[in-house]
Amino acid sequence: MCGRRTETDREKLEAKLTMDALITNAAEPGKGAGAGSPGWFDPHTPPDGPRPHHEGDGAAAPSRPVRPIRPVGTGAGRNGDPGPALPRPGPAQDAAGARHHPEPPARQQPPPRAEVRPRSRPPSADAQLIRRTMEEVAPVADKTTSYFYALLFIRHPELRELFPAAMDSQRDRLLKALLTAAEHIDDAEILTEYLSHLGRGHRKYGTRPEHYPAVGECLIGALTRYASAVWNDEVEGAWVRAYTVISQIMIDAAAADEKHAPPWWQAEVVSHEPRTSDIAVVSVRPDQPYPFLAGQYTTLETPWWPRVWRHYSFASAPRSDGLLVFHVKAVPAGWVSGALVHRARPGDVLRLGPPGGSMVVDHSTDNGLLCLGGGTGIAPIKALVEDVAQHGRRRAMDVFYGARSDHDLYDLDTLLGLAQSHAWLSVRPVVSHGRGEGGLHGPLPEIVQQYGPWPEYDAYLSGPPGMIRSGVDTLVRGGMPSQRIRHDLIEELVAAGP
Ligand SMILES: NC(=O)C1=CN([C@@H]2O[C@H](COP(=O)(O)OP(=O)(O)OC[C@H]3O[C@@H](n4cnc5c(N)ncnc54)[C@H](O)[C@@H]3O)[C@@H](O)[C@H]2O)C=CC1
Repeated sequence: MCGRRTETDREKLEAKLTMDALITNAAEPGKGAGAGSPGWFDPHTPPDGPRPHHEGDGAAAPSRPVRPIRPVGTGAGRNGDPGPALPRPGPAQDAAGARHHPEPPARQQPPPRAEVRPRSRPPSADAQLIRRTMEEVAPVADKTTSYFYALLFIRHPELRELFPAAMDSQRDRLLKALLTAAEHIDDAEILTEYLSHLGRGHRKYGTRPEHYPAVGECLIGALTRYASAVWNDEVEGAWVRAYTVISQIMIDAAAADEKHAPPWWQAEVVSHEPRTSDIAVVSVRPDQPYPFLAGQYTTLETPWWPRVWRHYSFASAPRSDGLLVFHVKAVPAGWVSGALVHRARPGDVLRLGPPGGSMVVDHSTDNGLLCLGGGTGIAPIKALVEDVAQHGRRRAMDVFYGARSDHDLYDLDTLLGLAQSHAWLSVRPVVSHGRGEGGLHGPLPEIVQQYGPWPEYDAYLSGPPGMIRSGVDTLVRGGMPSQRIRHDLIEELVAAGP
């Protein structure tokens, strides 16, 4: 375990930092999580409405307590008091710090919600200390990340195999996710949802409860060094408490998930259909049933890039034959997307993580559905169309399918076919660059606005982050309440990890 640093350790670390800098300069373009990605991740607050059936189950079984962490190079563990303002979604803790381990509750039981601190209330003392640390490390986030991994891999070389060979875009995910969680330490609801998903998703990496203290110690070791101007016992105590809560939620969620889901699914490619020079429709057959809802996404690993996972939305609603369909566009120098479009063939076996995402249809309302799908972002929109069709309720559904040119409307025929079969569905192609042949042309959000207002509609947006952001802005400016707008911004998913 991490103990006090020596001069020799420090020299080794500096050497490792140089090596890391050499291997971490080529983040996959378009994937946003590389060293150049903007700011700290701000988790998306999911809208109200039906949750995917697996969501919320995760934090329901407080079972495996995390060992207290001992920060690297500091008088570790000197602040055992968890503090009154922190959410404690894990096992109850008595005054002496001993944890009780009640039997896991039934699966349908809602996750234990910690005391929810209304956002209007001032941040807790710990949250203020954590924010102060984050402001301090923000300008040196890259160095903090490198140092964190150097500490982790030197002190715990056995953890190296959980990460991809080339760290590239992976490299700042873990730290970002930890810092995101720490930043939201006062908001138990967001924290529990975000971390439960993260904990479940970490099962596919082979993460075990005993890994958490190692990561926490090295996190605090890195912060000690790069937030030195604000670091003191009080700050360290706040981070130790926050990390203990964070890791406990993740461990509990993973333990609960173990009871009913595998850590990953193997899935064989059964068809591979090129649609353009850089887009393919790939169908896979999972080795065991894969439960998900239309509109959700998964993470996917190819055999050619082990431990490199990317997010892809399901392009169809759950099917009776159990097949899963993805629309993949090869982005320049994109490892996974390039392999899926140009290399994958029937018979290849991929791995899938668990499903996630909140862009699912609210079947409790008769509101219309306004859907904006940009580029391959049309994939989950098509799944939503199938979902509404399967439910048999005649709800108005207006799909605006955006692409740069006619040529890029690779799935238009399928959608127009669906519109011919279903009177409640309208599909409008919108081309942003050049004039479309008979279709609409201009920026997708503006065109949608021209067809508005949309008073009795819920909105679903899927596509490039810029399109989603401007789409949300335009709809809100046009009078749509933000809680009626659903999306899973891919940038956030990338930053969030699994
Ligand atoms: N669940 C989701 O949100 C999903 C998101 N995606 C993402 O969708 C993207 C698809 O990429 P491409 O096919 O290359 O799309 P693209 O770059 O060709 O753009 C598609 C459409 O979005 C519009 N658009 C792009 N940037 C915009 C901006 N800043 N403001 C307004 N409109 C904008 C374009 O004009 C075009 O109409 C990828 O980033 C992928 O990660 C893909 C599948 C699911």
